[in-house]
Amino acid sequence: MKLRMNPEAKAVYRSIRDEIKRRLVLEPSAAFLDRFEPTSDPGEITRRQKYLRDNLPKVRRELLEYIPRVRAIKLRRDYLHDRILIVDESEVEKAEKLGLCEVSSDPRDAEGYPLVLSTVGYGIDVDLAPSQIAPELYILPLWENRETLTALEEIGRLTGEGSIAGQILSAIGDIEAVMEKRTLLDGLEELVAQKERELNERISERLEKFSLTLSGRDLLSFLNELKEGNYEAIFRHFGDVESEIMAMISEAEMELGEKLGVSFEIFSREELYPVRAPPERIEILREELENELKVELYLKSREAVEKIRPLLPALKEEIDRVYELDFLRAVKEFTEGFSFPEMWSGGLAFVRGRHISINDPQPVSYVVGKTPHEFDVRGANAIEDERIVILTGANSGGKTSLLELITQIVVLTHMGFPVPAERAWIEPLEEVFFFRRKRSVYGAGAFETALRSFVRALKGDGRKLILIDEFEAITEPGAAVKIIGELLKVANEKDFYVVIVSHLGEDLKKELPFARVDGIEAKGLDENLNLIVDRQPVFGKLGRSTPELIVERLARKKRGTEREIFERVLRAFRE
Ligand SMILES: Nc1ncnc2c1ncn2[C@@H]1O[C@H](COP(=O)(O)OP(=O)(O)OP(=O)(O)O)[C@@H](O)[C@H]1O
Repeated sequence: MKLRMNPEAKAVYRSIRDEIKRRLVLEPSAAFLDRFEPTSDPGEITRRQKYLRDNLPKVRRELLEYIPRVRAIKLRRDYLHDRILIVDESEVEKAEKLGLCEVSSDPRDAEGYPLVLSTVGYGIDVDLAPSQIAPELYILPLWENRETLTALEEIGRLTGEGSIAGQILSAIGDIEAVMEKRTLLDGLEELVAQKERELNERISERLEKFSLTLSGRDLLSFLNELKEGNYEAIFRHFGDVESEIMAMISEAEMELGEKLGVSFEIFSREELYPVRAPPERIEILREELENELKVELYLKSREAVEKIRPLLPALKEEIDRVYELDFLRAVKEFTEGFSFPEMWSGGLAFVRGRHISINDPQPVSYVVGKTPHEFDVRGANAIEDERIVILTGANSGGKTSLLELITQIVVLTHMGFPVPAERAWIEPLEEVFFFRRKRSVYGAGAFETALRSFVRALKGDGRKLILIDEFEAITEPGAAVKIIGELLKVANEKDFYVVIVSHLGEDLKKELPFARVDGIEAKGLDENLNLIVDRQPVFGKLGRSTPELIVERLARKKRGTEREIFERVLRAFRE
């Protein structure tokens, strides 16, 4: 059973929801908010309260560091073009249905595929299972989401609930070497070009040294040998340099090969300086390496997937739990300093309630209907468990804000949440109405609309709370007393709870002996004649209006005839 709310009460609910939503860091966590729509079922409220009481203490502030790092891990479905699956004629259809790669019953079709898998012994042996045919589709998304897994591990540690993410991480750790090679392969051209530059620099240094050593004594013996036609010695001289260069090239190739895990000749030997790596050789190398890596990645993934597959359901649960923790953390932050209301019957009451959108508000205590024993608030002895309350008082005294606060506390209670008050006792209700003052609309239209919704609120039975902000603002005071008076009698007969803001407190009180009139009063005026307001209504006492306070202040300040006149005006107020 949902708590029924009129549009303005709903708006209060929505703004509370938004406040919590704003604090969520992961989008899917918002789904949890939907489970906390205001309910009129007392049992459900109690269940939610218990859930929050049990779980809110578990969310620690440190979680905020890890929750944002969690992402949903989606295992992809993909068609892999690098492999072919050779199966028996009878299995072709079933294998094709998997939609993972090319399927054939003819081994000759395997030509040109780096990966040949087979259920009938023509390649790497596999069963007709996605985890064997395309294990990379499981492993790569996990590899790409290592950060999520690390975060899950931390979260499991912080909550004490543990995590299987560590096991997954160590299983996918086996593909690290392959993935590193893949990265290297992406930068293969640059890698080779750099080696080429280094190599040519070394060779040119060597050649310079050679030309230097040639000048001097070497040059003389060189010329001698030339004169004697001793060409062999000359070639030996050059040959030494040539084989040195050859050694340098091989060394560079070895270094490259070590990085890439293969041995190959990539620099041309035809022309020794400058040394070059022909693009077609780089291309061949790339293709070879790619194919090797594909096989290696496949084999490693296949090993890892065996260990990981049984852990996947738990992984999903863990991620869902993080959304829940995100939700709980947001609720905890929003309800910092709040307390759980007690389920009550016969009324609503709270001690030191704090309006959630006023900055550093003055706490206000209030009661409508039956007063709990523990409600020991100053002036509470004037309360006689009235269900109908007329709230009066100074302009800008905080009357509207109090109606909002009541709505906030009531809505939060029905959501199962803690409320912004030190203590609260709330009867689970079926319906909440909040009628705001319509400031700028005048005329019969507005009056008719307001009257109609007021009467609609009174229709039917059930546990209802009706909050009305200054109904008389849209009609004449005389008529307002009659209308409001009669409608409040109806509300009283039906045992509804009503708080109505009105400046007609005195007249209404005469009409409605069962109602209580509370007043928000100014404590005085500050140096600028601004009111210093005590936001806490005085129970059972009409609130003085602002003009009266100003007259009083002037009467006290002035002297002589002026003062006499002010005092006379003031007396008129008091009669
Ligand atoms: N408990 C409170 N603590 C601090 N400031 C408050 C509190 N309640 C209300 N205020 C502030 O006082 C101002 C007037 O409040 P509000 O509009 O509720 O008064 P009002 O009595 O309904 O005024 P009006 O007579 O004009 O309708 C607002 O700026 C509001 O933020």
